Amino acid sequence: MDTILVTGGAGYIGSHTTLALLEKGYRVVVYDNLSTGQEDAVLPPARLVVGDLEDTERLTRLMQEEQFSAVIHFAAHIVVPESVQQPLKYYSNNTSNTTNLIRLAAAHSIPHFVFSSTAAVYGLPESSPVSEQTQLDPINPYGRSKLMSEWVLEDTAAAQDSLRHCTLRYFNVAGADPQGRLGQSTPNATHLIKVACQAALGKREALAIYGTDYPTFDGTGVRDYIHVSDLADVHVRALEYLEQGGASATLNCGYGHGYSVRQIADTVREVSGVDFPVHETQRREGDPAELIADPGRLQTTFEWQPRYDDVATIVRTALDWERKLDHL
Ligand SMILES: NC(=O)c1ccc[n+]([C@@H]2O[C@H](COP(=O)([O-])OP(=O)(O)OC[C@H]3O[C@@H](n4cnc5c(N)ncnc54)[C@H](O)[C@@H]3O)[C@@H](O)[C@H]2O)c1
Ligand SMILES: O=c1ccn([C@@H]2O[C@H](COP(=O)(O)OP(=O)(O)O[C@H]3O[C@H](CO)[C@@H](O)[C@H](O)[C@H]3O)[C@@H](O)[C@H]2O)c(=O)[nH]1
Repeated sequence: MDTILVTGGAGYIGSHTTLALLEKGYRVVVYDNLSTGQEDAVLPPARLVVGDLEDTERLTRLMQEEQFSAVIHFAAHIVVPESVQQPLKYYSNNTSNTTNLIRLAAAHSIPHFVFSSTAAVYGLPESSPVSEQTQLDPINPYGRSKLMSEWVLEDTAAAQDSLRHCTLRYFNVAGADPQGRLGQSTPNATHLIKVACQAALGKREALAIYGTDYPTFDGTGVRDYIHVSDLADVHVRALEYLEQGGASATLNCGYGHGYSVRQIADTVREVSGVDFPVHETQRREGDPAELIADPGRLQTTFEWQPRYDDVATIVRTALDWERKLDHL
């Protein structure tokens, strides 16, 4: 069976994808420096190699040792405000290290590369939903560092017939494995659904709503939340698509509809049965009013249908994991 190199496979989305790959019978080697990832998120029989992307000698040895049929590249720094304060940290890890990884994959004739990109490459889009043709105009170093890597990958694949890629632009990823095996474990996470679940469980005093004066139906920010297990499945489909000879493609990953911050807070209240406190505060800098994917290309290219397109299911799985984290 094919062996896949998963960078960042000890992190939130990478660990769920590793599980989905194992369930499909792939062999998986995770390469992760455990900076935000957790060793126990790499479920057996995946092999964990603890190493940094910066260590190109280590990666070279690994590529010589294993016959990888694909790289799925998740490893990155992901905190937008931090990217504004420390841009070089983001350009080094997300652009420079990614460029080195693409160079090594090409040099070792690894034929397929799947890259974690983000809706942040669109910046503050003027229309909604957002298709892949929407203008690319990232407004922070995180989004720019990812867009530059998209271009490096696209240009390298265009110049080298033996390399094909899928670039996946994730919208808002949330939820946890419905069987409770994995979830989002990063301490100090800032993502809305995780924060709201923590407020419901008394791990935080309250949920702050960042802005109530957006031009949305209830004044709060609207996002397209995709369940992490659906997103993991998209990666498996991306590999199958490339294996079947599919052309390189860039695809938005979302469901095509959005929920406001207030709707998420209400859903967490309903699912948890806890009426936790909510404070309305000012907008967070750089937040667009609404970000909703046009998922048409994803659905037609991969013939893909989601399994967990239901906000209560997303919240329930996130809550279950948040409860379980206390006992791990
Ligand atoms: N979470 C989201 O909502 C979201 C949205 C859009 C895009 N993404 C992208 O998805 C990918 C995964 O995000 P996540 O939410 O799972 O984050 P995460 O922090 O949980 O996972 C990142 C993993 O990469 C590892 N890593 C980071 N730098 C490394 C390095 N130099 N060498 C080796 N390992 C390294 C970390 O230890 C961690 O395990 C990222 O590329 C991110 O930009 C995430
Ligand atoms: O405590 C909180 C946290 C968030 N929000 C709001 O909730 C929405 C979602 O915010 P968050 O969960 O922080 O996600 P985003 O800022 O939309 O960014 C996520 O989704 C992007 C793609 O859409 C990715 O690029 C980023 O990496 C990922 O963090 C936004 O309107 C926020 O203003 C709050 O009101 N209170």
